[in-house]
Amino acid sequence: MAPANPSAAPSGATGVLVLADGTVLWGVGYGAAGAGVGEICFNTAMTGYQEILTDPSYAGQIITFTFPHIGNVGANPEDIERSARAAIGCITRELPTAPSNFRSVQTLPEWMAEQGLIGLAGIDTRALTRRIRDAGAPNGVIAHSPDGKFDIDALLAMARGWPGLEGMDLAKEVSRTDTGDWDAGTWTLGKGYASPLLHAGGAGGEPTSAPASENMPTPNPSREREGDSRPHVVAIDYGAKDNIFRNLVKAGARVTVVPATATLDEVLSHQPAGVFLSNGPGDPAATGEYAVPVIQGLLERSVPIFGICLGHQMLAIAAGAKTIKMHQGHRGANHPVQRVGGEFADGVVEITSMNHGFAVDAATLPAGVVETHKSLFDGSNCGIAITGKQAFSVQYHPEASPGPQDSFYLFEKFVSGLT
Ligand SMILES: NC(=O)CC[C@H](N)C(=O)O
Repeated sequence: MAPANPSAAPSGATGVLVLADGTVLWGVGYGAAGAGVGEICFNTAMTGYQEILTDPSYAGQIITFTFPHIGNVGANPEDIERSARAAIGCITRELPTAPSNFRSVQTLPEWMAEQGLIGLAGIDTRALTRRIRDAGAPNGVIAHSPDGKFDIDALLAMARGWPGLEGMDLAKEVSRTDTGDWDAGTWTLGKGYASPLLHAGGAGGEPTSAPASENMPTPNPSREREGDSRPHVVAIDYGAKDNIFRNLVKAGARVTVVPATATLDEVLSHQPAGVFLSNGPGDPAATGEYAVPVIQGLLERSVPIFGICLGHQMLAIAAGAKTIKMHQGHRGANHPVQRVGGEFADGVVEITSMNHGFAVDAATLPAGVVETHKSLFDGSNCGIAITGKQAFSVQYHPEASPGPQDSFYLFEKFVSGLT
């Protein structure tokens, strides 16, 4: 790692990474111009960069891709998880080359510029990743300035002034603020996203080519629901990836999305057959003020619950467990997880998609909460179930997007258990 070098940009440098410890790494900027501060994390997925960059769980984070050729299949309007910007941007080894893919309509830098995402190429991402592995995830700033002018002192002050993700509540910043019905199912080649409302009463239906960003309908309480016999899932949006809602629809649910700050009364007013707790950014321990009382109220009333990632962490906290900040986090599309307990004690290994920097401390799980899944990388907790209730959650991302679809059974298990 280069020593601190707060001097003028070397010739040709239009981007820079400034870490809070004073390290300055010069590179070539792309995408949006500007500067953004956050935690530097790494993701080992080889594909799916658009889904990763639009996962709201990455709010407050700058993503280092360990795969060197990011951008080579361009960008399209469908492979996005949420249109609202959450991640700050990304760091790559190589500048994205000309895209080669039939679905591409834009280059990655063009799309990132539109999304307000900053890119930085020409960084030794292997060295940066090893540094994160050895010393933990640092705070830093990435900056892109097409004229090559940077105020390194100001960027360093920005990196040092950022308080860090620990203790930070970001879920309510990225959550939707309105309530609405979610209609779209999962995507298929040549057909786009399935829209089950065209066949009320069953999942699947005629496809629509509407991009993901248009799939969140406006509130429409008077929508015709007669004849719609699907179990009603109320999904609390802490910063959800849209593919979770699509998978709930695919599994046969009717889905209503409510904001992160919805009260217990608001959630119950929809008469949910089950409640889904979404993924999201920030420190779960700092998200408790509004989330925990709602989840505890649902548990008291034995409302069926399914949680993913931040939703998993919030269910564990509501049940009395604690979460911890991980040294380097888990972010990638090939993490092995074993089913080890409760209803999931068959020892089967799933290959999963992951994105988390906090984890449930299994040692703090109270009586009545069973560990159901475990990471085969480091033994950390990857799933829990509440004994005697239809309430379970996983740390990883069974909706994939990107990643393997080994874990779709969790959506089926949740939805088929609802009446
Ligand atoms: N994807 C998520 O929901 C992430 C949860 C939490 N923000 C973490 O980093 O652990």
